[in-house]
Amino acid sequence: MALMRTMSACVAVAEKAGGVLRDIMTSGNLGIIDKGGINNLQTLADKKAQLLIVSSLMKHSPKATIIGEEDDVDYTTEEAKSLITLDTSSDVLQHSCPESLAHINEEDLVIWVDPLDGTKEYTEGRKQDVTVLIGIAAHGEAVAGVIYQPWYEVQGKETGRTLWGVVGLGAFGFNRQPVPEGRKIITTTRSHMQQSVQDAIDSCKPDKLIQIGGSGSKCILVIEGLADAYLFASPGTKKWDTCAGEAIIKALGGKMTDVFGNPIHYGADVSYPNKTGVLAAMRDFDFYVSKIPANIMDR
Ligand SMILES: Nc1ncnc2c1ncn2[C@@H]1O[C@H](COP(=O)(O)O)[C@@H](O)[C@H]1OP(=O)(O)O
Ligand SMILES: [Mg+2]
Ligand SMILES: [Mg+2]
Ligand SMILES: [Mg+2]
Repeated sequence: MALMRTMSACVAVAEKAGGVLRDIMTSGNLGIIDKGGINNLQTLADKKAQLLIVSSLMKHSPKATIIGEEDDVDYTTEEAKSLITLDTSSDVLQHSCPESLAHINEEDLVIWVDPLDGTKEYTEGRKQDVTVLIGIAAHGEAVAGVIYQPWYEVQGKETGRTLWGVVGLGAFGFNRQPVPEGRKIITTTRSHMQQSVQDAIDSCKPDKLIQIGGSGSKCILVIEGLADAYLFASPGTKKWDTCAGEAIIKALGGKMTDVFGNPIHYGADVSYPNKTGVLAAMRDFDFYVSKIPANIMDR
């Protein structure tokens, strides 16, 4: 039951953090900082949303390990205290924990927090690419996750939406399209394109390529059946970019690994970068793995 309890808080705080992203966007004062590297930005929204998420989860689930993307956030301030919320999601709590995860204790949980995924796109006003990601791992595996999309539109209104899932239980908050047999639509980066990424895609000979920002937004395309695979043959993403999406995709019967089909480990002591890239698909997973050249990341 510890997992569902913590998950219910993750869903509630992801939604609250989405409100922070909307408010800061509306204020027009993003406070953009370059963290160094390729398109590696931070804004006031990344920091404030992480402050809200992590200080709330530390209070709600104090025995869990919590790892957030931003490393310059001070949780001891008055601002941190004022942002703490102990809200939980009744949508989550109405489900029982799947039998396979019922033995997991709070201290077994590692929570990967990306307070704002798609920061580059956030700074450019590409709001549809932006998500809040909270993934939960136990014994090194992604087991539960929430993706909150603050600017998701319903009938022309930016109401936002929450996608969440638990492995062994299922996933909720979206509509999966019927997908034609054999279709190969690939989604990949728009702001971190490079030769290895292009070469891997070319080897798969896709019917179509969708380039959008953010790891969460690409997972959503796969989840909803608007893309067949998320392929990024390059380092760049980190564990907080993939844990939530992997859990939801797995909960639906799909798979996420590195580009060679090796599992991504999410234990508390792993190194953060996904050095050998990302591959996710709901079906034909082995086809994509079989097309990736063995030396793709050495180019
Ligand atoms: N080279 C990189 N440096 C920093 N972050 C990266 C890099 N490549 C990918 N990311 C992170 O992975 C996400 C998905 O990448 P892409 O949009 O290129 O497919 C990005 O939005 C960014 O997350 P974040 O915005 O949370 O920093
Ligand atoms: Mg970042
Ligand atoms: Mg990210
Ligand atoms: Mg981020």
